[in-house]
Formats: sequence, structure tokens, C-alpha cells
Amino acid sequence: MSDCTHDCSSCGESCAERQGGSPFQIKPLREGCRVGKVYGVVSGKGGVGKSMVTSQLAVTMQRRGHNVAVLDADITGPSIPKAFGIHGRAVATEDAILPVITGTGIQLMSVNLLLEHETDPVIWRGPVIGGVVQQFWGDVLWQDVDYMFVDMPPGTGDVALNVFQTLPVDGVIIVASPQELVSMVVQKAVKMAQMMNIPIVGLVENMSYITCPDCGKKLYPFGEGKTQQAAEEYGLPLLARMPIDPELAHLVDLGRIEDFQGNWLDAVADKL
Ligand SMILES: Nc1ncnc2c1ncn2[C@@H]1O[C@H](COP(=O)(O)OP(=O)(O)OP(=O)(O)O)[C@@H](O)[C@H]1O
Repeated sequence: MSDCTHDCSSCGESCAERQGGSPFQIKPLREGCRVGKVYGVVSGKGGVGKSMVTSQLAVTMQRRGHNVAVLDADITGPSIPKAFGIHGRAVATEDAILPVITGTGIQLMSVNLLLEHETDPVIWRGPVIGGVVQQFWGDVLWQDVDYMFVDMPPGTGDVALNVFQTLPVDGVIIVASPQELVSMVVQKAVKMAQMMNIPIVGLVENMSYITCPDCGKKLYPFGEGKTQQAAEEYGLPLLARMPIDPELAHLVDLGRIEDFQGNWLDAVADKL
């Protein structure tokens, strides 16, 4: 264990002297609730399209006839409700919270659905964020979910670690930009999952190329060809390559991710 500061509120260790109990216990689900498989969507750093991939995967699996839920564990940067056009607040019973249901029937929970104003910042430490995610798991009335996708906090720090240890994650999907795939940042995310014994489903490369709207030619602004090799070095399958798609960005801005038409994530869905 690293040097103890005796400040349990900012510490991720689960030692014997810990005050306030371990932050790493997985709560049981509410009576009558069911969640099948839980997949975390992770990235080595922020802004690479993790939320985009989480919501697209949810939509893809829902279209295949499964019951799907999204747990937005990116507590300090929640963007899932906006992608689905949801701006209201979740409804609570006396001792539980109801997930918000999207237009196509996906169950959602995000801190943004509980804040008075969705622009309010969330300034909490890692273990507190882990506690909120624990409540999202144990206090939300998830109804007969086949697949739950978790938008994880970016990076491999304290917050991500706490969230990993509060959810029964069956596997992770790692999202990276082409530059990231050939850098150490992705290696850190891969190693974190391996150290926590969480299976890695595969890699999704986002913002791989742009298709010229005039001639249809694929342009690779960050270079082509190195990422497959990088994936092989990690011993992981590169399951999808998503282009930079202005139409997709526009749909997210309009809150209409459920209308997207691309099938880039089919290989990921097949593997799940
Ligand atoms: N393939 C894409 N084509 C067009 N726009 C994209 C694509 N991927 C992501 N974007 C846009 O880039 C921005 C960042 O994406 P997103 O929020 O999914 O990243 P993130 O990794 O979840 O970031 P953070 O971890 O910081 O929350 C969003 O505005 C999103 O709509």
C-alpha cells in the first residue's frame, strides 16, 4: 500500500483501517430486477468517442431484439442522456429510482438525470463517484436487462478504478483514436483491465478516416495501417473502425442517436 494520508474520502485502498467501509462492494440488485451481461466501454483518455460508442452499441443491440440499458458512469462528464435527447429528470419512488426510457425502449441512468440543472458541475472525489455508481447499480429498478453498457470514466486513474470495483463487469470494449492506438495511453487501459482480471472484448478505433462526400474516397488524416499492427501487439482483435462522420455528430447534437444508420459496430455486437 502507498503512504497512508488517513483521509479515506480521497483514497482508493480497501485496507483494514478504512473508515466508512470498503468502497468496493458490489450491491445486490433490487428485488425483481435482472441484468444479464455488463460491458464497460473504456478509453485511455477523454474525448475519443467512448460515449458515442456506448450509445451506438446500445442502439445496435436493441435493434437486434435484446433488452438494453446504459449506465452512465462518466459522472463528471455525462453525455449519454443528451445523445438520446433526454433532458428531464428521473422519477424516484420512496426508496428506488426508475430508469428513464428512451424512444426505442433503452433504459438509462445518468447523474444528469438527477441534477437540478444538467449544466451543474459534479465536483466529487473518486470514492464518492464510486458510491454513486454503486447506487445506480443497486437502487435503480432495472427491468429485465439482457445487456447493460457502462460508459466508464476516461483514463486509468482513481475514478475509473473505483467505478470498476463497484460494478460486476463481464468485459470491456476499449475505444481509441488512431494516434492513441499506437501510443502508451491505450496500453495503460489494456493493462488496467488485465490487472483487474476483466476480459477485453476487443478494440474499437474511432475517427479512423473520413469519406470524401464528392468522390467517396477514404482519407486517413492520422495515417493508415499502423493500428492493426498495434492491436496485434496487444494480442487483441481490432473489431471496428469508425469514420469521422459529420452526420453522426449532428444526430448526437440533436439527441437522435437512435436514428443513426451506420453498421460499424456489428462485429462488436456479434462478439457480445
Ligand atoms: N466518429 C465520430 N464522428 C463524428 N463525431 C464524433 C465521432 N466520435 C465522436 N464524435 C464527437 O466527438 C465528441 C466527443 O465524443 P464522446 O463524447 O463520445 O467522447 P468521450 O470519449 O466519451 O469523451 P469523455 O470521455 O471526455 O466524455 C462528441 O461531440 C461526439 O459527438
